[in-house]
Amino acid sequence: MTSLPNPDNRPLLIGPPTGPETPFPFRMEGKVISGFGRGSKELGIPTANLPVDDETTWIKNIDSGIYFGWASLKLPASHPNSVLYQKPPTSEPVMEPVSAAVPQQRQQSELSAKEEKERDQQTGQWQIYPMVMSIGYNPFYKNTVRSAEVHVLEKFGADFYGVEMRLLITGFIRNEKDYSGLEALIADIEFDCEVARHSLARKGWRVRELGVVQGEEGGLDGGWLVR
Ligand SMILES: Cc1cc2nc3c(=O)[nH]c(=O)nc-3n(C[C@H](O)[C@H](O)[C@H](O)COP(=O)(O)O)c2cc1C
Ligand SMILES: Nc1ncnc2c1ncn2[C@@H]1O[C@H](COP(=O)(O)OP(=O)(O)O)[C@@H](O)[C@H]1O
Repeated sequence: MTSLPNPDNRPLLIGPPTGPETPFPFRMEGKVISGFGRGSKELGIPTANLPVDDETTWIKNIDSGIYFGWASLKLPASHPNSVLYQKPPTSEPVMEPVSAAVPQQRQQSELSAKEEKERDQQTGQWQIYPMVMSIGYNPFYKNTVRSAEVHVLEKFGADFYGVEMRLLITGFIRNEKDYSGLEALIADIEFDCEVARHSLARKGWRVRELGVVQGEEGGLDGGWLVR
């Protein structure tokens, strides 16, 4: 159970224990783009935006609102949350013979920024996380364009703009709302996060690719998230 305030007596679990119901799950993918810069700064809840384009046809017909499911990110090896990340060596001076240290320095600087980025993208690896997302016009901010914004339920050591993101959207939580103040919006989003965590923790909603239901029946096929 959660200890978060729940003034509207909202349910903590969405859908049956057996897994998502028709028409879910939906798939969406794209590279993370910038939004209006309010998620982190004003709300303390960063949201990664995906382009809402003509190729994502279902999104035009889907109700605006708050959804939950799984996100996968192809984090480059240079991202501190990547499983491939290697901490840069500390800046403490290392006693080495001059003849060995000089060629090593030259090798590092020979890689241009562009080459480093390309190398990073090649070594990127898909990593799966639970997520909550908002699709719509954010009535509190009165946006005039429809946006798709994802809050990943994980603490990241750095931004991931430009990184490829895939979504398996498993269910609908609630309609978008307007609020009399920022605190009420934040309280609702925090409760959405709890709803997603609790709902996705059930056997029929976990993704097999995370290895958590290996050897057990059930679980969602998240193969597309990591292919
Ligand atoms: C789970 C979740 C629920 C949200 N619910 C609402 C809502 O009910 N009403 C609203 O106006 N905005 C809602 N938002 C959108 C936030 O207002 C939005 O993330 C914020 O404006 C940051 O936008 P930006 O990333 O474009 O700067 C929600 C966002 C998330 C992630
Ligand atoms: N847990 C997280 N969920 C989503 N995005 C995150 C998270 N942690 C860090 N970020 C980064 O923060 C960015 C969003 O920050 P935000 O302040 O909402 O600005 P923007 O308006 O550009 O979306 C994302 O694009 C991503 O790079």
